Amino acid sequence: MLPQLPQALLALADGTVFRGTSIGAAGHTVGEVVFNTALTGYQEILTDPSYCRQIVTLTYPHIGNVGVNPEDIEATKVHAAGLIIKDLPVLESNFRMTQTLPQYLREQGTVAIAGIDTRRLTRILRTKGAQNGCILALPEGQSITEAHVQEAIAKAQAAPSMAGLDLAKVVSTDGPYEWSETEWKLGAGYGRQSAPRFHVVAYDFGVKRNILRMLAERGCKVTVLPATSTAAEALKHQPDGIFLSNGPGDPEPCDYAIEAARELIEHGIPTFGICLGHQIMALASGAKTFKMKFGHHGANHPVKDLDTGRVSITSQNHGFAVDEKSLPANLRATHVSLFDGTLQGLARTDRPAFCFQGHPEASPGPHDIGYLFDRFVALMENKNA
Ligand SMILES: NC(=O)CC[C@H](N)C(=O)O
Repeated sequence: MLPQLPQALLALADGTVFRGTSIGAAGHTVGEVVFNTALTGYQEILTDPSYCRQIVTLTYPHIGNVGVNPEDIEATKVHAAGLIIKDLPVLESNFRMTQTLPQYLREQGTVAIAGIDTRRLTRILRTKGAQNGCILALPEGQSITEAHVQEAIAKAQAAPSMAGLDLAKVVSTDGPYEWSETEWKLGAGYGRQSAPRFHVVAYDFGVKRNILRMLAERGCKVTVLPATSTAAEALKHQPDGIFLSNGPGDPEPCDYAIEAARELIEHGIPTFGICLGHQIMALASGAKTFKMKFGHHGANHPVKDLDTGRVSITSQNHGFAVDEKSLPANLRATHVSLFDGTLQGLARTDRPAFCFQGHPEASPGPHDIGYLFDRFVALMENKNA
């Protein structure tokens, strides 16, 4: 007989309730409920710091079939506030697996629900927009009561809105550190960068490890700094380039980061921003950002490079975007989303600085747009020429 899983429920702020089973820690969690359409990479998604305070529902129906391993993580812990899936397979198998998904979720204290109609949930989020929710996961043997339902709805309604939240500070590193690990290769695992050609200072607003690996892979020694580091602190390291990382929350309240980015870009040092870093570079250049209806979260988003006409299938995870109408004269659009026409890439016309809204480190996701990392290296090469 199959084991009976404890009961759980998901309540949305609009009062919609889904009943399912608990596959993670017992207890409750609140956050903005978003849907991600990636077919693979649930471990990378769970550990992406950009998901801090967001509950992720995966639209792919079978999640957990390859278990979990200690390598496919993008940060030291799970950052997503919770997980919602349809089916948890009864048997998992992979040669790299060391744990099952439920074991990992329980160890990480992550509240998660399975067995709900994720298509219905996704349609609600698409129609009404992302909204706050609460997962209530009961301990074994307890049954959901009307009081539980009302408690979960009240908790969802009381959760703070994502707009206006500065979360980069919350997930950033406490102190500087050096990064030299290169990309994972089948049979060899991760490597080490031992003969760097460039020194990059990376602002950690919630950086994903594969970004740092892709920089190291391309010959960069990377010094990672806390989100609140000033431009002067960054320049003390005499970097060849500045990297502005992805991260959670609303970019607008990150005034300290916007100020540092403004000074560094003005200074003329090659700068590359990803996702939150893209939004911060745009704000530092005088553009504006806005909150999207349900954002972009997936690994199948077509993006057009306006300079070459080339279309890349990209990985995405963002709920805010740069307003195209707000671009100042020295900031030009380089990429657009072919799903909804929103801005995906920008470049300064007067400084060696550019940025991308999606996740070119593709962890998880297709590697089509990895060429942006080569573009950053080329900028640093030109500067040293
Ligand atoms: N992945 C990211 O860096 C996300 C940026 C920002 N938190 C957003 O939701 O738009």
